[in-house]
Amino acid sequence: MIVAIDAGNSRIKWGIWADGGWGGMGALETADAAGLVAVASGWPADARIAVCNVAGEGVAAALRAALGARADAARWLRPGLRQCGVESRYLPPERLGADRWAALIGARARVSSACLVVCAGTATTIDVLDADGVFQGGLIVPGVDLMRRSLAGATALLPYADGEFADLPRCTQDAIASGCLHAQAGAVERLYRQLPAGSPCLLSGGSAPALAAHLALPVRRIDNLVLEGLARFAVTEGATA
Ligand SMILES: Nc1ncnc2c1ncn2[C@@H]1O[C@H](COP(=O)(O)OP(=O)(O)OP(=O)(O)O)[C@@H](O)[C@H]1O
Ligand SMILES: CC(C)(CO)[C@@H](O)C(=O)NCCC(=O)O
Ligand SMILES: [K+]
Repeated sequence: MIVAIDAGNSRIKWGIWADGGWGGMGALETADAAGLVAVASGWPADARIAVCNVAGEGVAAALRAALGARADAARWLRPGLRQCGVESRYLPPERLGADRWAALIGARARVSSACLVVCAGTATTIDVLDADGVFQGGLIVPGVDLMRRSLAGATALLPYADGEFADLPRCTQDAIASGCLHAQAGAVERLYRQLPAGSPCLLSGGSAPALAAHLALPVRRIDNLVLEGLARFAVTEGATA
């Protein structure tokens, strides 16, 4: 049994992997990381624990506190040159976000062709994996929600409000909502041009539902690609330990 934990900048997600599938999943706001203590007490005592954290040292400390005596045995995913069938061309490899590395590992476990790996969270990351499992590079873009917030925060006249998506928006709210989605979808579709025609685009993350409808690509929605990669990492570590 594996408990996989993905600590992102907005939310901390976890899943309990048993018998080849997810037995349970949950999430809390990263701002409420102290609440992990109560959550962790419900995790199976004999589970292997795999973690990736891109939310900083304070969240790492909250995670260690929540894991208590199990913290030392937990495996923290550290991006490197090569892992679980994925090879990195990032410079330096260890600077890559651990969640991106986990998503690439999860993607490679599902797809043996070239693919685009998109995680739409606080930031949107758009990463290219080739047919040999080599991570060739990728983009970091402000996430859908962060784009909208930054417009509201940096201008006098733009509200933070919901709008409808339109090809030619005719009001402020729709112009913002549509602009942010077009920007994300455009970045995804532009990077996709570097892949062989017909390659799948794996799409995950909290804002995936908002983005999916606007991508003119062969999209495969995966609920928790980062957690899948972490489970894969934990299984492989177990086999070689
Ligand atoms: N239920 C929901 N419906 C719509 N959007 C959501 C929902 N939950 C989260 N989001 C959006 O998803 C984003 C967070 O997604 P996710 O949890 O994948 O990011 P994260 O892992 O915390 O971020 P990162 O990895 O980029 O630091 C937020 O911007 C939020 O607006
Ligand atoms: C880009 C984010 C914020 C996405 O969660 C995360 O992967 C991160 O902090 N990455 C570190 C920098 C990098 O990947 O180059
Ligand atoms: K993430």
